[in-house]
Amino acid sequence: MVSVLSKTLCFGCEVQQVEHESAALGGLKAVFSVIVPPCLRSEGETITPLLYYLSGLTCTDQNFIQKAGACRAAAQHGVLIVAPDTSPRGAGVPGEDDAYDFGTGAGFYVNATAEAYRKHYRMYDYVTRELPQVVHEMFPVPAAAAAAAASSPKRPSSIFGHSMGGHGALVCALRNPGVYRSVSAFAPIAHPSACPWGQKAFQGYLGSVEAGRAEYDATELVRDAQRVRQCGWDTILIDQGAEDNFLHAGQLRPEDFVQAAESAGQSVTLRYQPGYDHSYFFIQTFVDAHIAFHAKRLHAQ
Ligand SMILES: N[C@@H](CCC(=O)N[C@@H](CS)C(=O)NCC(=O)O)C(=O)O
Repeated sequence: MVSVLSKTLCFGCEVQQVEHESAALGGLKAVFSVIVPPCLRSEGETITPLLYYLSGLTCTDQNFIQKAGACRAAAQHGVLIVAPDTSPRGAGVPGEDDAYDFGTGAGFYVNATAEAYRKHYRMYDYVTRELPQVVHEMFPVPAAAAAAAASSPKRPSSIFGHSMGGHGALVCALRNPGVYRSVSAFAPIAHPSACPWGQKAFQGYLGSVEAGRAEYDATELVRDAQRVRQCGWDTILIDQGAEDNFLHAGQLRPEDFVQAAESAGQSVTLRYQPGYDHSYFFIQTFVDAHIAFHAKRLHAQ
């Protein structure tokens, strides 16, 4: 059962905040937001595609909704955008609220295996399994469009994200070839097993950095030539602020990702944006370009 907590109009898009009980997160309430473009409200035979956005450390579903300014492009390109939270809330694990980069607000889009976290901290399953199902039930493909669709009557999907959410987007996409038509990221934590943020998360949620490197590290996943062939993306888009302090602190490591991707034959369009930092001012500046990037691939036949 889904309850709509709020509805607001922006550039013709209906912005809804939604709450539901999440099985993936061990029965806790989960909140996400959606940007519903005008075209979805009058769908005929054309299926409005779906774009997931994953946020970074300390964020809720609201940071992107309130600060990225994505509605104009969502309306223009006819894309339904879904922005989940970044962790379970209220799991009751001792110490989960103590640090900004672990626990609440920092789920890292993994399925935890460590005893204290494994019941609730399952953001990977939440994003890749449960959320798509909830969204599908909220916004079913109209019968006429489903009948006209040559293959699956599902909404074509793509995924993007920022920082920890950029890591999440790359990992969700790379682990599920054929599910996401395209992937892009703003300043992703691109090689988590080789940076302090990722090492802390993998150690805490999975028991070791090694376990994270094997399962949830985009740079390791993209090294696999067979995997990237199955994914079938012409390129992966990454925008990175050149004045991002986390880049200079070695937390992001986009070059490692590019090198690994190139060794597997996967093109990456990595753009350093001079003068930009890690904030939502940077995201707001380039969000239209990312939505256009995905829309082009989502609307292709
Ligand atoms: N609070 C942390 C930084 C956390 C941070 O920069 N979070 C980014 C994602 S990694 C963010 O989007 N913050 C929320 C916002 O800017 O609205 C610090 O002071 O070092």
